[in-house]
Amino acid sequence: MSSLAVANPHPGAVVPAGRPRRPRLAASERDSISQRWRCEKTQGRSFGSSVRISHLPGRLYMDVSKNMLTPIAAVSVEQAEASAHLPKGDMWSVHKFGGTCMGTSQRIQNVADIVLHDPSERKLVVVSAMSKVTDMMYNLVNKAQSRDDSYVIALDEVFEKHMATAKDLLGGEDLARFLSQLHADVSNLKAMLRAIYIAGHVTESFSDFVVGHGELWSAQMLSLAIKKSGTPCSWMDTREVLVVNPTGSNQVDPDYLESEKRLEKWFSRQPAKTIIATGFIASTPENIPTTLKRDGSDFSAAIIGSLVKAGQVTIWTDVDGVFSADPRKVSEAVILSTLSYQEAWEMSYFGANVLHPRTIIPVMKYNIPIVIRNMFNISAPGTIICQQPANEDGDLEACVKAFATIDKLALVNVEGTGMAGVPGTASAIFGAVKDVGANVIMISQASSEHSVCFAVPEKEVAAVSAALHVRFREALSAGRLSKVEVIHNCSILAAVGLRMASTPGVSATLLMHLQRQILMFFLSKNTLAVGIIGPGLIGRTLLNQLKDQAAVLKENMNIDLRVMGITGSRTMVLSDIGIDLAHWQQQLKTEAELANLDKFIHHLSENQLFPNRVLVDCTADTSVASHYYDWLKKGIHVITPNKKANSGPLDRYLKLRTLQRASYTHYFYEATVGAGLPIISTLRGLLETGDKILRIEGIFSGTLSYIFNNFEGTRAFSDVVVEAKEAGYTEPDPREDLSGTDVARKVIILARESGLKLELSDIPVRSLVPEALRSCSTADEYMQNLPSYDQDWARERKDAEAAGEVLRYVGVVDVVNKKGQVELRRYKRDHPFAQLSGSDNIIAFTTSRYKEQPLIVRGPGAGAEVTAGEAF
Ligand SMILES: NC(=O)C1=CN([C@@H]2O[C@H](COP(=O)(O)OP(=O)(O)OC[C@H]3O[C@@H](n4cnc5c(N)ncnc54)[C@H](O)[C@@H]3O)[C@@H](O)[C@H]2O)C=CC1
Ligand SMILES: N[C@@H](CC=O)C(=O)O
Ligand code: NA
Repeated sequence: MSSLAVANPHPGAVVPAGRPRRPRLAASERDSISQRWRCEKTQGRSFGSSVRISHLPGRLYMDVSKNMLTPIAAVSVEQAEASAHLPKGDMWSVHKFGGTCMGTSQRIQNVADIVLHDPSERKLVVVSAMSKVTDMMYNLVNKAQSRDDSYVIALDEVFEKHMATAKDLLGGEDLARFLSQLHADVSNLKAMLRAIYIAGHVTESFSDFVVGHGELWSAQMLSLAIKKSGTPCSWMDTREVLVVNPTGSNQVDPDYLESEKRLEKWFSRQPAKTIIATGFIASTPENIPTTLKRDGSDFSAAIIGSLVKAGQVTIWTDVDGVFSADPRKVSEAVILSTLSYQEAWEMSYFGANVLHPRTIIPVMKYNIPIVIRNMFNISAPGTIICQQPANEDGDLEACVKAFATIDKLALVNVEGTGMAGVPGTASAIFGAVKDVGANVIMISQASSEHSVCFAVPEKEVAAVSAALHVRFREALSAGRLSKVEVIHNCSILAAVGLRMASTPGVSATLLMHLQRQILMFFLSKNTLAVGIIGPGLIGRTLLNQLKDQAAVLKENMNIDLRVMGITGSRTMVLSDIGIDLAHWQQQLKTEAELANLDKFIHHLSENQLFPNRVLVDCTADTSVASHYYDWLKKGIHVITPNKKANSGPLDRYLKLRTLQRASYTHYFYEATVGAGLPIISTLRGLLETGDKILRIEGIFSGTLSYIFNNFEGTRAFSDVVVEAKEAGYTEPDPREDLSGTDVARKVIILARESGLKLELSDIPVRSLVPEALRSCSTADEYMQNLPSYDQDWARERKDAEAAGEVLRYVGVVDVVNKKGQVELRRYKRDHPFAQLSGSDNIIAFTTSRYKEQPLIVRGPGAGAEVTAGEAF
């Protein structure tokens, strides 16, 4: 197999072939080039060698087979280029000109000129009917058969078309003879069509006989046009020579032996060296007229080429040769200079409009090269299809010559454990497919034999599926088959290249590029590649929220969110297309690699397929936060609930904010203060609308809020701390909360946001961590020792209670005096700060506009769901 076919359920993504485009030279460029050499060798035969010499009117074509440059003939540019590929010597040269090439009198004359300038000793030219004539002839038959008497007018049109063409092209005796023959044929046809009209029925042979007249007339006209120039030329009615057997399914098999005999007989009667033969038509062994069906004229040329053992068969058409991919789909497609028979065959099979595969079979037998050339651009060298092209460059990409696609396919997947090792399953499947007359394009069977998958045309799949459900009803209900599944809207993309099979690495390269191209095709500019750092409480809550929210984002906002990597402090998982968020925890256990932040960032930043990349830092780590600057610089957006960057050294903070303001990347950190509450956005809103911040005061710690809201004399202080930790309000190390540092960080973040240039150390803090516990090496050790201080806390609470007050831990940003502070205060029971519950934060903004009554934001200020929800 020389092609690799990939079923693509999403048509449209086509990969251009790796070959560079052959540069086209402008006329001036061509003349300034002193020499150009094209020499293709096949089986020792040299065909197509040319040397161009500059500063000469026209060009000289040289015979390089003698290793010397001997002029063959001085000819015009057009003549010379037209004959550039023609075999020299006593060999038949076979040409085929299709309907388009024979479309007008002028085009028929051009065909005559090309044939006349072919220096070959003997030439056999196969022609189609003039363009549109075959359709006109079928139309006549259909009209007559359906008793529509306008067939008479339609026949007149056919007559007029040929008469006008002949009058343009020919003159004198030749014209008179052709017109008298045309007249006689048309009279006969009129009688036949009348018979069809009366019967209201037509047989296939009758229809073939009528339709074949288009070729009879075009062949005669071309032969007379050639004769006009003084060259002896005969025309051949191939129904006298070509014998074929119908094989059903609209196909015929040539009878080569009988055809050869008849051809010899024909030659003995007609010794001309230039012969114009009718394409498309033939006879059955019983001499009943028939046709070679679709693309019949190419097939005629190939059969005749093999019968006369031609040196070359040239198929003239209206394109420069065979493209490496469909140029309508792939703008980078190039004309291929060579193709092997097998490659051409595969391309045709997979939908490229090259040659019908059956056209290749007859010539392949005798290694006769086929050349596809453009009759309207004879300077284009065309594509040579032969045994084994010699001019292959050795690189991997050149192994893949071309791409072809078949669209509008459906995949049928028949699956079940009961299939394995059961003889006859495949036969039963394809028997059912055959019974509905569907055409199977490609088949694959899992090596485990658990499934058979095949492609059929989309329009045939409903019948196939129904037939399979009927055929396997019992097996499906017994569970031996699990499903008969149809996947609609598929395409097959086939990479074609003879040397692919023997070159390692081709399919890997191909699939890699394919994956990229498909991704490129499908990734809209709204695709967001996300990296999550720190899948702890907030990180894993975020991942779970994304699992549910990704589909909503896609549906409502056209945002295609993919988590490309998750890294903890020990392990990480990376993905090229997005991690399955239903199983990320499992993957982090079983498919993870050692965590490596550099590799993680590289994976995200170097993936050019994703235009938007974002890192979410869900750690409390200072070293992770120290990378934000670099990430923003790389164009990666940063989102974080981690307070370390914004409350770290002032100079680094200012540098980071300056970069972020100047760049197009986003840096979101709303969750660093008040978790999900809109604190930073409210502050920004006030500043951006010209308000002046005077003071920000409030309860900024969810943990400490929870603790003092619940420490009411029924439970020990240490028990309430444990509850806050278990509720997920505390920092990874709860001492950050109880020491007041976490609140101090929030004060710093808001102070800086308000324009104050303060360091963390500028904030006086009343720590609630007893002196003796500050040196505990771990958070656990601290928690274990905490009960020893419960008595002290009970006393402090009772003192406040006796005064009708409660304890509250507050932070203050005093913008007017450019300072901050964090302390434990006592408030009267009716104070708003005394009214809180749970992990509530309350933040009061006193500003120029909100002077009498501050603007207050209140609500839960810690906890996994609200924090993770804010992160996105
Ligand atoms: N819990 C809450 O209510 C809120 C938390 N935050 C912030 O969210 C962040 C995360 O908090 P939690 O999830 O509660 O903490 P956590 O301790 O449950 O999770 C942190 C995760 O980060 C990982 N990690 C630590 N260093 C790392 C590194 N260098 N590379 C990769 N992974 C690393 C840890 O292994 C852990 O899995 C903290 O910065 C915290 O201040 C902010 C607002 C509210
Ligand atoms: N530990 C913090 C979490 C939010 O920042 C708190 O208790 O407020
Ligand atoms: Na917030």
